[in-house]
Amino acid sequence: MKVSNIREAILEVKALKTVFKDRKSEKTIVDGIDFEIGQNEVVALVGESGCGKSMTSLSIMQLLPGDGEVTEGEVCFRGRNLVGLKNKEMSKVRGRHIAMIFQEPMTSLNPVLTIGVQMTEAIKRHLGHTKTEANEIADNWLRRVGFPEPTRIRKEYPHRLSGGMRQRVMLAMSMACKPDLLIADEPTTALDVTIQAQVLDLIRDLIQESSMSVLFITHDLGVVAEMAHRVIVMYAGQIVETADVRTLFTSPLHPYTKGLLNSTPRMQGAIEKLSPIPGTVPQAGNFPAGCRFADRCSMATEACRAQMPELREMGSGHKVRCIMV
Ligand SMILES: Nc1ncnc2c1ncn2[C@@H]1O[C@H](COP(=O)(O)OP(=O)(O)OP(=O)(O)O)[C@@H](O)[C@H]1O
Repeated sequence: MKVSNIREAILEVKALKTVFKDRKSEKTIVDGIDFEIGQNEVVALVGESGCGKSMTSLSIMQLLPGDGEVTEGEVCFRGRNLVGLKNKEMSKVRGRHIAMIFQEPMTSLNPVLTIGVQMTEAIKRHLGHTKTEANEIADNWLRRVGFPEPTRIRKEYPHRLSGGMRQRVMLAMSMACKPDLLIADEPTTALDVTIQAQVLDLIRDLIQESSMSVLFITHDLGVVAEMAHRVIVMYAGQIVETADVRTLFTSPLHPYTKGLLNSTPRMQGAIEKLSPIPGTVPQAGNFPAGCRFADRCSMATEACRAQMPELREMGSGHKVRCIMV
């Protein structure tokens, strides 16, 4: 997507630390991350499975599973820290100001209620509309996401729809309350390739038509190139590189980012050999003391293993956590 001038930050994540605790152990899943999302900006959060992307988004939404807790840092939405907010207060923010769509829409759809009931409930609760108005808004949004007969879709139960239809319903439901920020966590990963492309096109159109900001979580760099203004690369619970999308693709600095790019097929150009990154992401609770990528990095030296590298500013918002650059 075209890079826009970055405007006022609507979300500021400051030194966020998320921990899973049980009686026997304590694991730090998100380890002191800082980032901002500007008005109308699309920020992609990328990294391999298990890097902590989903836990970052669930920490923002205050929707961490049972043993998870934000132990340090702040999540400021329009200047207000959401960490520790009472559930009643937080539920006014969720859906209305920050909406989230997941890889599997059934996570957020109630299987025993019709699409119409779920959509209109949210519209009535968050925007204070009457039932008739809410039905009309729901129909308009369902039409917008590609259902020519919205009234029929409203009467359906979620399980009667295909995965792609459910994801479009979720988008309509999220958009109907006009959120300021949409968090999309791998929204197309579970869909067939052709349906993936349709849903991505739709999300891109909706972003361009509205003034909302988006945190787009994906492991697919092809999707990042199409959707995002700025990219945050996460590895083992930390940010290892961040830059605007063009800089990240043309001048990546961190060996992990380079590895991700080398293992991603390009859509244009000569057929090239793809080289997957050797090894696997270290498990939370078992991170090495120095650079967490060192064991998979061909450039690593003793110095890399001795001390955790800082995230350093390299100019124009390009930051990298590596002592070798
Ligand atoms: N309920 C849980 N209890 C303890 N640890 C968990 C729990 N859920 C996730 N984790 C751990 O948190 C770490 C980060 O997981 P997370 O789901 O955020 O990764 P991710 O980057 O989003 O990966 P994916 O793309 O597979 O969703 C992983 O090491 C995972 O094992």
